[in-house]
Order: sequence, then C-alpha cells, then structure tokens
Amino acid sequence: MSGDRPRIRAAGRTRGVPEATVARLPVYLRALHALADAGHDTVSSEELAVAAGVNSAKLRKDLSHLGSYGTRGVGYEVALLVDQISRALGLTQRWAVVLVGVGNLGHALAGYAGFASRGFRIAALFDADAERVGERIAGLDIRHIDDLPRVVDEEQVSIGVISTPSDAAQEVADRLVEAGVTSILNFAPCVLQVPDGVDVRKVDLALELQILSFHEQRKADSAGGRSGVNGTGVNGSNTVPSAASGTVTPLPAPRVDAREVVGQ
Ligand SMILES: NC(=O)c1ccc[n+]([C@@H]2O[C@H](COP(=O)([O-])OP(=O)(O)OC[C@H]3O[C@@H](n4cnc5c(N)ncnc54)[C@H](O)[C@@H]3O)[C@@H](O)[C@H]2O)c1
Repeated sequence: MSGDRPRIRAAGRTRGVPEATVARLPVYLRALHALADAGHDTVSSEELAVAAGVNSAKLRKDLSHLGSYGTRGVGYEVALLVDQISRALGLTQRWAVVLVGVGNLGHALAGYAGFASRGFRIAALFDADAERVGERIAGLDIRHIDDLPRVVDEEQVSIGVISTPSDAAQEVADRLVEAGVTSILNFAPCVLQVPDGVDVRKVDLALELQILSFHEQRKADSAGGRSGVNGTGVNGSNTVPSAASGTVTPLPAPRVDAREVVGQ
C-alpha cells in the first residue's frame, strides 16, 4: 500500500452530513442538471423536490446541511446549487476508478459513458482470466489482476469496482485494499469485510426486485385478486418505501433517487 498518498476520507466520513442526505445529493444534482439543460436559472424547493422525487421539507433540510437555504420567493440558484452539491460530493475533481472482473457485467460497466460524464475516469480494467487479459474495451486493455498494485499507485486510484463472482469478491476486496483503494463499489451479491477507513457500497438489482415483489404481493393481496400490478395503488397507497432510507417516495413523480445503491 502506498502509505504517503492522501486518502479520500481524510476530511471525515461525511463531514457532518447524514448518510441519508449524502445518498440523496446525487439525485438532486441529476435533477438540477436537467433543470439547467431546460434553461432554468432558479428553482423553488417544491419544483426541485418533485424533480428529485422527495418531499420538499426533506429537500430543504438536506440542502441546509450544505449551508444552502435559497431565497424566499425566488428559491435556489441552479448553478450555485450545482456547484455546492458538486463540492460536497467531491466531484470538483475527477476520480480514477479501477474495475475488477470483466465478464458480462464488467463489459457493460466498462463501456458505460455515464461514469465519465459524472466525474469518474476508469483508469484500468482487471481480470484473473488469462484469456481475457489484453482484450480491449472502451479504449482500455484488460490487465491481469497482478498488475493492480502498480496501477493503483501510478494512477492514484481511490475507488475500486468489483464485478467478479461472489466467491472471488472478498479476495479481490483484500487486494484492492492492500493496493491502497479506500472505497469499493461491490456488485457481487455478498458482504465484504474491510478494515476501518474503507467504505463499501453495494449494488444488488435482484434485492431491489425482491423489494418490488414484496409490494406487488401486498397490492395483489389487498386487491383481493383484482388486478393490481400497474403501480397505480389499488390498495389506496401509491408509495414505495426506499430500500436505502426507509423513506416513502410518491410513485407518479420521476423515480430518480439513489435507492439503486444500498449501503452495507
Ligand atoms: N449487482 C447487480 O445488480 C448484479 C447484476 C448482475 C450481476 N451481478 C454480479 O456481478 C458479478 C459478475 O457477474 P457476471 O455475469 O459479469 O459474471 P462473469 O462470470 O461473466 O464475469 C466475472 C469475471 O470475473 C473474473 N474473475 C473471477 N475471479 C476473479 C479474480 N479473483 N480476480 C479478477 N477477476 C476475476 C472472471 O474471469 C470473469 O471475467 C457476479 O457476482 C454477479 O452475481 C450483479
């Protein structure tokens, strides 16, 4: 591990901002970018709340953690708020990311343009399969996992993405941490053990589907066999609790929250 390299978390886990708020900040940012693209210079908390799919009181409280209160009768300046949220999320710099496990999912992730447009540069792709090493995806050659420490050090990589089978994920996490990575996004369906100072986020689409299946079952039960599978709330409720926060989000509003990323 390169001990003299600055680590992401040196300034504190969330700098006093609640984790649930941190999880919603990227959602606000995405909504604000859309508003800016549509030509809005200012936005009310109500409008932004609708665009982000949260209630406006929660939005105002979240933004107050950044010292942003808006102006009565005017709302928030879109460009200023984009700047404040980007700074809070550390997006004023471009983070280098490595991706380990370049199979089906890894190929899709490696070719995903959304990382670059949101401030993340995929610095390298790694796999343990000699047959995959050397394959070129999105301008990068897949490297052997043994090259990980050198690349992490040379490219100042802080964030690693794991898209290996779950039986390899812990070993890969250990190697990432050993190399100096301090944040891991884990797509493998398993819980990772990491030392203090290393943050892990887990993405599990099957888990999200299971939560939706729970709600579908409830809707079907309360409809007493009537059709209730279109999300319009046959049971009188048209809300689904967020997996990430336990909060309730109105279904008809744009579904742009951070629930796809579930903390471990
Ligand atoms: N989070 C989600 O929503 C989601 C969705 C789909 C798949 N997955 C998970 O993503 C993972 C990958 O799925 P896939 O379909 O791409 O699998 P895959 O078998 O196509 O690819 C896995 C890759 O990991 C490589 N690998 C295995 N051990 C390794 C190691 N020790 N070091 C480096 N590379 C190693 C393999 O050589 C292979 O290229 C699985 O854990 C799967 O369950 C998650």
